[in-house]
Amino acid sequence: MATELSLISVGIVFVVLLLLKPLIFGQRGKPLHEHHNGSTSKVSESGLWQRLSQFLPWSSSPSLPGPPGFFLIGNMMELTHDHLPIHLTNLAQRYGSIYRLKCGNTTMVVLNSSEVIREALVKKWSDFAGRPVSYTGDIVSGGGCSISLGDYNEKWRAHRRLVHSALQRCCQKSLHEVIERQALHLRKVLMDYDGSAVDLAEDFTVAASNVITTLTFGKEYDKSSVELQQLHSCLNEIVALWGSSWISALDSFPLLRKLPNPVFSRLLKEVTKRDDIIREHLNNYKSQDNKSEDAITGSLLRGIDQHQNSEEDVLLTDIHVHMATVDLLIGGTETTAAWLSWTVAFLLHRPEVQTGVYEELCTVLEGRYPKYSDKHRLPVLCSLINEVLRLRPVAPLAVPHRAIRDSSIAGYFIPKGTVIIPNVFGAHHDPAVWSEPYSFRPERFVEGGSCSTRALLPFGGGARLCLGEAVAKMELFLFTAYLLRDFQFILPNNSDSLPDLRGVASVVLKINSYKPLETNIIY
Ligand code: HEM
Repeated sequence: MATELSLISVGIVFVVLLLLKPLIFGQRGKPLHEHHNGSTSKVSESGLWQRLSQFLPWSSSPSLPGPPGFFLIGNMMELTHDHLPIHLTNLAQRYGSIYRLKCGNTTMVVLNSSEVIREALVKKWSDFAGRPVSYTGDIVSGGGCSISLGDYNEKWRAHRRLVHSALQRCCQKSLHEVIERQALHLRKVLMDYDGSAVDLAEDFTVAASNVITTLTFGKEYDKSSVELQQLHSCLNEIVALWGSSWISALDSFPLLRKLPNPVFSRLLKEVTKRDDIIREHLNNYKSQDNKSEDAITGSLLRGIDQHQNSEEDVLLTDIHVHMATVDLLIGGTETTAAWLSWTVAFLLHRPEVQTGVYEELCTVLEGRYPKYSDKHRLPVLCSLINEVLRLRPVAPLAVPHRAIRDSSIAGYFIPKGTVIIPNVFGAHHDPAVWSEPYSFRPERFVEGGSCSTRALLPFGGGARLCLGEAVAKMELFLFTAYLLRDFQFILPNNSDSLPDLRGVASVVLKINSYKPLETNIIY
């Protein structure tokens, strides 16, 4: 605690110095906001008053609304709330579907309705396809070589294309089979619990992770595997540390990087550990005699060879295979696993929904196991999937985007470099679109219900659309169908407390630990 306090005080001194630099030297003003009528108001030459006033509590932009900021730190405190998606959604009630926050020298624009998110991410994708330039992002992404954190440029596009086609090829060949295998394995694990109340989070993580490791290197792990545990503990730690305000402060206040920061040191250690583990996996894959040629890793390595021999200007190397593996593991494990835990928790809250899905499965499948092609014949199951994606989008703030050129959203001028936060959680709770937005009502999506899926954006959109969307959709469908065909989830006898549905929000929105009882349904 003492270290943290001294770090804060020394940090503040540095931040003061940092902010005084532009005050003293001044900068040429830039057009800031476009009014609704499209005219552009120029900020005149920035003087001392202008610079100071943007941090004063009473000042807020006349056009783009937002909460008043504090001297020096701007709106930084808004970003330290324990459940940021809920807090940003509450701010939208006051400031509307688009507002700005300032943090150090960064301006962020928060988008809170599906209409404005679509405008930025889909309609104007080429203006907003960038990722924030980030010191800490560079460290976790191998110098910007990952797909998720790499900035938008020719090399990134070639990298994403390569991984996308490898993933697509692999999905067409074996995804269904790989998920079915993991779903059957999960079934066995649950059977073996034999009626005891258990937190299933870890089993869901192992199932989701095995789908990805089978697709990438043709390998699956047992829950007790030391290798698997090491990999997960390190990936989880990186995601959790990277989401902490101790780390994001380093991006907004560069001078803090000069100070000792134990959280940052831990992040560096975990990144080194992660890279050692992934390197070992890739080397093992390369040295196998009977390696799975269908695996994504093989496809990527071949793709990179072809790329290097082609006439293309951009050069992709082994680091891109390495970081793509990290992307798929991080993107594809905690998200799907968290979604499964949320689903079971919501079903405990409304057991009649579980009965409805079960009856539909019995009628349509007549005892057999489901296929993804049954999707259109199982509307009740699909409505459950959509409602959980709506209420608890597991990537609640997506991944921040960055304006790569001057543009506009909802008529507001957005200067190049602005960080865009798509508040998917907020859009999914928008009372203008969803009736009773906070209630779990899957029936809203069933035919004759009031809602369409158009306003759902759990996977983002545009150039940065979730790369694993197709994998995730098949997993959510098959895992849920297998689970609800064979098990009924109920509260343990001795516990009448339902799982808490608020959750813990970091990069991924997870539910707090709870222990349902799974009763086997014997066919
Ligand atoms: C329920 C499951 C999932 C959800 C809700 C989800 C959601 C998202 C969202 C919201 C984004 C950010 C989009 C943006 O920046 O606008 C994203 C990015 C990404 N996701 Fe997923 N995801 C899921 C599963 C997966 C899976 C299974 C994989 C891998 C197989 C994956 C890989 C990725 C990657 C690589 C990116 C970065 C894309 C880029 O920056 O171009 N995700 N995901």
